[in-house]
Amino acid sequence: MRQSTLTLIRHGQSIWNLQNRFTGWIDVSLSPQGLQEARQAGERLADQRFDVAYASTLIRSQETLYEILRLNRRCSGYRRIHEGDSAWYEHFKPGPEDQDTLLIHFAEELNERFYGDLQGLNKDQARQEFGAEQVHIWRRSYDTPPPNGESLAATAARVIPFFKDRLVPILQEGRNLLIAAHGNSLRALIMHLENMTPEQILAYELATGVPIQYRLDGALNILEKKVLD
Ligand SMILES: O=C(O)[C@@H](CO)OP(=O)(O)O
Repeated sequence: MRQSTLTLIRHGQSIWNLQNRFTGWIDVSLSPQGLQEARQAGERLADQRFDVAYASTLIRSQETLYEILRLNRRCSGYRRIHEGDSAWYEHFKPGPEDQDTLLIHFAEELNERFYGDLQGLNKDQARQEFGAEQVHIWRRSYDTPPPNGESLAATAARVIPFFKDRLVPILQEGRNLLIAAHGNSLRALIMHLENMTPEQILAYELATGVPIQYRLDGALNILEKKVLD
């Protein structure tokens, strides 16, 4: 059976991470530190070969992916799938060796958990307004959604089917997949991959801009996991 690698990265620090605000689907860019984190990740991954790359539709994940691919030495060409008029990928320079084109997809299914009415609120102010316990339940319970938003269970209900339908076939072909996404959408994915319980995944905090790399067999069993910090 063909082996593959799956590399996951939470976007670098965003401006609203820095300001400690609930972000969800608000389209906020990386902070200067976040850009630096993305570049460091790019340096760590510079000699690795990726065949397919995914980001969410949110700019902070795309900026992170952009920095990683810009620094990668193993691809000769990049093509965004379903592209509109974006000049997003045109800055890439051809690498010296490989002839294959890296395919880039943006997928809404990988977006951050939709935080509903909390989006834009400062997390400390939310604790003052609603109480620390309530805010903790909204942030880290599995199936209690924030007001008008998605729980982690609801996020998993879109991330995991997308992974099974669209991403598993890529991995089973032995292709190496890179995904730049978000704290909670990646939690949902990691819970599925590592067969974790909701309690285990809720205790799992992902650092911004740190790649997690799995080597998988054709049945998607994990042969090796590395955190590239
Ligand atoms: O604000 C958000 O969208 C997320 C990730 O930054 O926050 P939390 O860690 O509270 O789920």
